Amino acid sequence: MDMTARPYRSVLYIPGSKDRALDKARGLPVDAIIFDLEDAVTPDAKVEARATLKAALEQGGYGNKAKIIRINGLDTEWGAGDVAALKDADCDAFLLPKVNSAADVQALADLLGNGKPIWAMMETPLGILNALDIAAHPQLTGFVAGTNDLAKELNCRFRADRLPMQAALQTILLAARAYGVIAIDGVYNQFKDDEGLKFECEQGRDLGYDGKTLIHPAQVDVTNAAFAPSEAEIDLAKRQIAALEEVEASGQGVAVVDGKIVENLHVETAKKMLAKAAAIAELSK
Ligand SMILES: CC(C)(COP(=O)(O)OP(=O)(O)OC[C@H]1O[C@@H](n2cnc3c(N)ncnc32)[C@H](O)[C@@H]1OP(=O)(O)O)[C@@H](O)C(=O)NCCC(=O)NCCSC(=O)C[C@H](O)C(=O)O
Ligand SMILES: [Mg+2]
Repeated sequence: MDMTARPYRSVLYIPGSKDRALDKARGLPVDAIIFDLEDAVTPDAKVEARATLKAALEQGGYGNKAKIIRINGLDTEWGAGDVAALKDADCDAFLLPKVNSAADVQALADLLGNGKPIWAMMETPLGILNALDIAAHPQLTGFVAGTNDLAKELNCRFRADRLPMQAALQTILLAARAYGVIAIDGVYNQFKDDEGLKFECEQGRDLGYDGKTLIHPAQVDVTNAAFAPSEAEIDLAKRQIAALEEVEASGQGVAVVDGKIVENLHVETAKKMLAKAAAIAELSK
């Protein structure tokens, strides 16, 4: 499946060192997995995690989920070794943490040497301020908001409405959309709080994000539902398309549905929504 057309509603982090979680993820209905070698793996387990992850990927069983490997930063003692060990692994992209500039992306591209897609963690003030340059890198296809690191760097408080994060979240999204890059929202840390998760998912979707990163299987269903077109949205999209076709047949360019105007641009959005619903249905086969 084309990486940019596929759904990315739920993107689950799995510690690359944990066999049980690596196995469990095979059966979870997530759209994508981030196999993590960075923060989810303790320093003393990092070297061994490469072999554990490599074996899990060789064994396979992850179906049509997108597979993304998050390596350690290239400025750490593990980054280059992660790339050497896994650059030929069966995955769809490599995710680089704490990206500050397009040069960081290029450094990974040079080490990989195989043209594999690269995703960037957007979680430092410099990274956010350089988002447009980073998004423009030819090998860059995905952004992941790192809201925990961002909160740490900004010295801001966690709030349910994420007010202190809005400038960064919108900058990430703007840069992503300017260059056709996938944009995935940050994690919700209270993994047993479904209501709070739902609220944050809705906010991410309202902003325009493609999906959300998750830390626990209990977060999958809420997230998949929040980032999928609802029945009501699908119904409205179909009615908008039909209404514009009808008025166009009589030489007009504007229809009215549920008291709101519908023009060609709304129909483009409606068609995109139907295509997304179809892609989700295809993925869950
Ligand atoms: C948060 C956890 C440590 C909780 O683990 P645990 O106590 O083991 O949870 P449960 O007992 O409820 O687990 C039930 C079963 O589910 C499996 N499991 C748990 N988590 C995952 C997972 N992420 N993927 C796959 N499977 C998972 C358990 O193995 C149990 O399975 P079974 O026994 O067979 O029933 C734990 O969830 C966890 O470690 N989560 C991942 C944390 C993580 O990845 N952190 C790093 C990413 S977040 C980040 O870095 C964001 C960013 O960079 C930023 O700055 O914001
Ligand atoms: Mg982080």
